[in-house]
Amino acid sequence: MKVLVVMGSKSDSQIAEKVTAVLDEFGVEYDVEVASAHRNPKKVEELAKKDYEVFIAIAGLSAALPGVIAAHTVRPVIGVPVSAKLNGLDALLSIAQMPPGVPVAAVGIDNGKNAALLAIEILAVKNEELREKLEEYREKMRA
Ligand SMILES: Nc1c(C(=O)O)ncn1[C@@H]1O[C@H](COP(=O)(O)O)[C@@H](O)[C@H]1O
Repeated sequence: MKVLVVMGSKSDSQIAEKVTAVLDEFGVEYDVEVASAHRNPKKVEELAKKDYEVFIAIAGLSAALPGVIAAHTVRPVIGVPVSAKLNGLDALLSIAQMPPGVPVAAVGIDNGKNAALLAIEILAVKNEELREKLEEYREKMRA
């Protein structure tokens, strides 16, 4: 059970840290990579073809990265738009407006936390222990 957290640039690492903090909290295994679909498309293709269960792709500006990963895998891809310019609206729209047939789940701008939680919810469909941890997490929030 492994998640790939991939960011388009090292400059996105603050958002990647929000993701990994939650994955650590839930004890979910992950790898972290920097790979740009624009600058290094071959690396992105290679990563997308690896056997990860869920991909979390973090990108600002013209955020092709989540969509390009989705083009190479049928595993779920969660995109995190980063507010590099235009308060992140450019990246949000790039990630949300995928052509029909190749979906990417878009979380809110800079919302690495929700990307991690959504990845955990996907993994929890087949994992009772994770499901219980999610219930506890919600319970704490309610309190
Ligand atoms: N959106 C993408 C992609 C991509 O989608 O392939 N590659 C880099 N970027 C984004 O460019 C912004 C500026 O990157 P630099 O700081 O390296 O110039 C980052 O937010 C990155 O995610």
